Amino acid sequence: MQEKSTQDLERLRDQIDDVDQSLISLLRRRMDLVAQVGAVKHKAGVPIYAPQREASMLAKRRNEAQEVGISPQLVEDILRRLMRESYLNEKDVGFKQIKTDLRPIVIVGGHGQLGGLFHQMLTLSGYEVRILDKHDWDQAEAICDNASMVIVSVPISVTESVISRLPTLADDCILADLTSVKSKPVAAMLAAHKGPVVGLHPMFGPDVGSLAKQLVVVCHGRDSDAYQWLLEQIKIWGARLAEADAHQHDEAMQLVQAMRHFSSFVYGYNLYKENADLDVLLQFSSPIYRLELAMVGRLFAQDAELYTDIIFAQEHSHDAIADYLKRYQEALKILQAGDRDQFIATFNEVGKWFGDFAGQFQRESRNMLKSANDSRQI
Ligand SMILES: NC(=O)C1=CN([C@@H]2O[C@H](COP(=O)(O)OP(=O)(O)OC[C@H]3O[C@@H](n4cnc5c(N)ncnc54)[C@H](O)[C@@H]3O)[C@@H](O)[C@H]2O)C=CC1
Ligand SMILES: O=C(O)C(=O)Cc1ccc(O)cc1
Repeated sequence: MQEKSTQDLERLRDQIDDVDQSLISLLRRRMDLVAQVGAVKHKAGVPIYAPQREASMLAKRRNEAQEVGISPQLVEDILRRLMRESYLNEKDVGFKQIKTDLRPIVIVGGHGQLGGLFHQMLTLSGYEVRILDKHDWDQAEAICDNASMVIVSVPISVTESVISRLPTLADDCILADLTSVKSKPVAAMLAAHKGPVVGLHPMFGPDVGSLAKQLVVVCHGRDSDAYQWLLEQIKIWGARLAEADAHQHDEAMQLVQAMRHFSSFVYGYNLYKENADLDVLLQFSSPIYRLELAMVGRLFAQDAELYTDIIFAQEHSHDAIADYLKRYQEALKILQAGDRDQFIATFNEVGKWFGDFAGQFQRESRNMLKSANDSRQI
């Protein structure tokens, strides 16, 4: 490159560095302001996630971006990323305690992943939390004595037996659980306890960082007025609640969880059996394949017992998985017969069935693919 061009480039790069440094100062200022908002929200007991404020703020910024010739999507992406950071930081100021004057809360399995997360959230909100874990049963009476709420968060395979083993709880004590399946645990809680009962299913793992925008499914058991405060508290943490009948929930989980994890399991098992070279696959991956590998690899980074239990928990899941295998075989037959037309016809039939959702999923996945591509290192 000519000397003049090199100098020009250097000068422009210096200016970009200056702008980036100003951006860092602005980000610091924004984060300080957001922290003050967090403190005010905490005092007032306002949920950390305010969907309407978020939507109207984004709409305004998108318009302003457009006016000065910046991509509205770029500005939205940056702001969403900043808001995610703010939700994480809002944990540091704690959360408003919805129910004061509450007796202690016991988390059975509180040393585990999800129990640990709820322990943290409840403690941050000012509640006194005790733990009853697997080696504490000789002190179970003392730990549960005078409890206002007992939350069961133990592996699915022992949930019902743990519930039936609980000491007699006060009539006004709330009995809740966080299990990934709901019918059997809710029935076991109703049988074991006379007082308020609620089944909860947090639809997220313990590594979410913040509960903002996460979903918790609520299956009412008994005396919902008594645990309304708990649902309000979860909303203060930023989560959305979805009410469902326990059976309806479990039915949906056959596809959302059991089938999903089973097919990821088989996918990973196949890569292992084929002794696939993951480095090479990553090197040649399209963004969608990278996402697929991330989803499958993520499964194997987690607890084998949790996912085995989710897959094994409901007998009906076996039928859903067997049906899936049948479809696989049908599709394989079309492939082996070399029936290209049939394959295309089936493809279009399924596409038609997806209807507007297909376009919606394509738009949603576009951003994920861009992130997957951003994080490409090799
Ligand atoms: N980890 C996750 O991503 C999610 C888990 N869940 C549900 O949360 C529950 C707990 O799952 P994780 O926290 O992942 O499991 P985990 O294995 O991390 O924790 C389970 C805890 O229960 C304790 N425990 C085991 N047997 C016990 C017994 N007999 N008495 C008392 N404590 C006992 C363990 O020592 C451990 O501390 C499960 O029902 C699971 O379905 C729900 C949504 C997400
Ligand atoms: O983090 C992941 O990959 C999960 O799949 C988390 C998860 C695990 C179990 C549940 O019942 C709900 C959510």
